[in-house]
Amino acid sequence: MRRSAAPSQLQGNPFKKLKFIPPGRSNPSPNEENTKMSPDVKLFEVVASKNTFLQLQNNPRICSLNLPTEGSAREINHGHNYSGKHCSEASVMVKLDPPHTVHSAPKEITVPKGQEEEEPDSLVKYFSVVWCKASKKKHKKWEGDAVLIVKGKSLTLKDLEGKDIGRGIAYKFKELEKIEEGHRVMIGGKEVEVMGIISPDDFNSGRCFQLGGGSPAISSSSQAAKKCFSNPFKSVCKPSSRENRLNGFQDCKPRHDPHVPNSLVMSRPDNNHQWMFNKNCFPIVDVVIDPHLVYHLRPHQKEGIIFLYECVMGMRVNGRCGAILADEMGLGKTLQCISLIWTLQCQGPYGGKPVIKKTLIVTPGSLVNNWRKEFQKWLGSERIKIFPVDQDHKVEEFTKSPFYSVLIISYEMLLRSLDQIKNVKFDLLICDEGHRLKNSAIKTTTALISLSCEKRVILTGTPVQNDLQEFFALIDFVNPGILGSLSSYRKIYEEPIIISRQPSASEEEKELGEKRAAELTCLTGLFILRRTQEVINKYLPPKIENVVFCRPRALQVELYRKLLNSQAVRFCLQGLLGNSPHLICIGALKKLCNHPCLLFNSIKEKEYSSTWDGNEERSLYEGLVDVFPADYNPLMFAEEESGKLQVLLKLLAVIHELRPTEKVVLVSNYTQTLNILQEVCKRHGYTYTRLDGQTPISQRQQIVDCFNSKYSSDFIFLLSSKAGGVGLNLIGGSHLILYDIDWNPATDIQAMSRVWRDGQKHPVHIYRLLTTGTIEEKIYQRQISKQDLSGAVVDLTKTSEHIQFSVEELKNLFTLHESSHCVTHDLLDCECTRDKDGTGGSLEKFPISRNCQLGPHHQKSNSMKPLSMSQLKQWKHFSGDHLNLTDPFLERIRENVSFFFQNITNQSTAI
Ligand SMILES: Nc1ncnc2c1ncn2[C@@H]1O[C@H](COP(=O)(O)OP(=O)(O)OP(=O)(O)O)[C@@H](O)[C@H]1O
Ligand SMILES: [Mg+2]
Repeated sequence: MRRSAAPSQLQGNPFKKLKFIPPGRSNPSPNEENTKMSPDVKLFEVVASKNTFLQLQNNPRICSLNLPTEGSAREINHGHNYSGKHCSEASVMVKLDPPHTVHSAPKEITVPKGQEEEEPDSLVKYFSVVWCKASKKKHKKWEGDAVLIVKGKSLTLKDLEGKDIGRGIAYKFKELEKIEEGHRVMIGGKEVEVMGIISPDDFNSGRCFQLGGGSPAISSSSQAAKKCFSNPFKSVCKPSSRENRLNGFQDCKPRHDPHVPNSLVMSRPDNNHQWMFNKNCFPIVDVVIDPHLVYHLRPHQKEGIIFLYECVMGMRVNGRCGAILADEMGLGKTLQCISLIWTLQCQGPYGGKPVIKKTLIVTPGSLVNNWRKEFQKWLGSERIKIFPVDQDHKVEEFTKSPFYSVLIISYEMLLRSLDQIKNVKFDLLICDEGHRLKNSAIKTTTALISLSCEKRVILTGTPVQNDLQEFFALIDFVNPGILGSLSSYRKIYEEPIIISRQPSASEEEKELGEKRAAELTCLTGLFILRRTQEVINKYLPPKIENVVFCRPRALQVELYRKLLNSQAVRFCLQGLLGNSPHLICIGALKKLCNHPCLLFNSIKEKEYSSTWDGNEERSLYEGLVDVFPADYNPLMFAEEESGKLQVLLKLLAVIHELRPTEKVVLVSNYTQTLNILQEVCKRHGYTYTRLDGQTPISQRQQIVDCFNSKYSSDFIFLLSSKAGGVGLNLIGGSHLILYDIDWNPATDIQAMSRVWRDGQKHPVHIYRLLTTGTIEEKIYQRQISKQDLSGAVVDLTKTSEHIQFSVEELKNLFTLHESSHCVTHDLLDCECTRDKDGTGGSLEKFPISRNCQLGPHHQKSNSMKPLSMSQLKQWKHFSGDHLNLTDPFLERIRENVSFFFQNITNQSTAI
């Protein structure tokens, strides 16, 4: 039931509309306010509110977003009342006896034959209505707004959450055809009065539900809006105080000159905004971004700052102050936020008064110090006082000191210090890597909501639209209630959208689903901004990406065969075992690909462990130890036992030799593998540093800074993708080697984005190592297959445990292709396999360069999406024995490589 007294503004004629007043509430009397106003103020306000309303009505993009808040509703009434005409019309309408009442048709009513033909089933109409329980009382107590759907001879009544609350059939067609504003209809024990017509478009898009404002969250809308509406004119009307204020601000100037070339000036608030937020009638002052920052900003960042400013100021959606900045990785979301904070902390559109005092930035632990550094980088240490929480700097210090204006804290620490943080009034909340808030039930989300800070910004490089419920949680976090309650959102958006995407969906369902999806996008699009990496490509050096298929070594092949012949794998394929045994098998195969000694360690561990009771694992490892040499010592592992490790070593050697000043980021998903890689570094005298889950948070930034410094002597940065894949800047490295592959392409893409970002000076070389013919190739294929593209499983939290495998898929996973150079290439059905010369070399046939993985320019590309099969086909590709390898790095490793794919972005100065 609607709780606000707002009418459904866009249904029918808003000026004529009768307003639903919940029982027990009296009609607000805007006239009272009018009488208190001085005539000049009154005239100004009326014109302002009318103009804004008309503007919104005319602008299809905005109209759907002019969500009714208590304030906006009053604004419109206020406009009507000034003329006096519509108000009286409305009150007359309430009292008027409805001209026509349609009662539920008794079943026995028969319709003359001829008439039947005139009753097309296609009669579909929608009305906004109010309803109450059927009674004979003259003065009805209307209980709520609803939507009435007339279809053929039946009626359906839906509440504003989209739930059916009444149905009726076998009405007289002629009567239904005549229904119009003011008519009353009996339906399922309810009496309904028609308030207005809803256009099919408003129904199909779901807008009629939204605008009804039935959701509790909408009516409880923004506190700022409420505060302003509590008595917007009182203070304005005190002439003495107003004069004083005007005098005080007479020479109020923008902080920076808005007229100099290249100045970045924020949008001025419109009349509606002024009416809502400038109750003290301060003069309007231009808000101008500090030229010191503007000098560095990229065009997309300027746009982003304007976007963020408009969102948090409540200029984009009435009274809503949230935003999601979902730019792809490396686009400088941090700088955009820093610019916003710095601007709002010093300036404001009303009398130049700063909009915010305190800002809270919540971020993953490993990035707390990155934020500190970025503040320092862009603003120095004097302009703004920030307080990053770490071991030595406790929250209490911040709460006790008025000195600091920005608190930077990790999500974990936030939970621990919530009680103290609650004592501070924050005006702006920024949640970095905020996709973790996609679950509204988790503690972090509830903790942040409890801070009741209105201006909320989520930063994320991960697309947010993959899961409609998670999408709701993020939207509801930044702009609470804008999509109504979860249950109404499900009915109005999620269900029709999901139904429309099922193969069995009817045309009607498809159309409804598409319209609802479009409306959802339109509704949320005003406060979500996402730009792809393409916008900064031109500022970046070339990127040479290689997928390298490494031949497995003899020991690996033998162990691999044995694993595939184990009882555990056979049982898996027969679907005989419970307990996800396939995950154990997959894990063992992946370890083997990295290095056989990892498998050896697992076998030994299980042998000695007291939990060695799993039949599946025992049967998986049975007889494997015998394949290893009798005196096998995993600590003394031989490098030649792993195909990938051999390639890695040659690669490190050639980089070291040809580019002695350049550095390498070496990434693995596994700590045990990192241990091996670390050991290899030691053996070969390569200096290294390491960041994994065990690295204390307080040391992480220091490690990163040290590596990025040109004075650093570290050649290699060993990185656990799970611990440090997100948000880190590792521009000190210009070669990145992904030693193993993750099921989730997002993990790999995140890791690969650490080096090819703003500030990188050298051409970037990326090597993704895969063991030919093994499960690693299968995982890669899964990443790039169409199935994953459409399923869009591009979510960092999804791991292999979330993946369901059919027996058929498992059969494919558990197959070793020993004779192929590259199974992935075989699957592409590429022209070069039909070459007569049989070299497999296809350099001439394929574009030398494409616009990287992002797809053609004209498509709405998204580099967070994994590469597709067809895109891969367009990469340069060649077998290891190709004669003319021009890349000196590939040339050096070819001996152990069966196949390469290569793609170059920003080619001009490549290699
Ligand atoms: N206009 C600019 N000029 C030069 N360097 C910039 C600019 N904007 C951002 N950078 C630098 O680019 C790097 C990446 O920026 P940032 O960490 O903010 O990216 P992000 O969008 O947060 O990416 P992610 O999603 O990976 O966290 C940082 O080192 C930052 O200082
Ligand atoms: Mg970031």
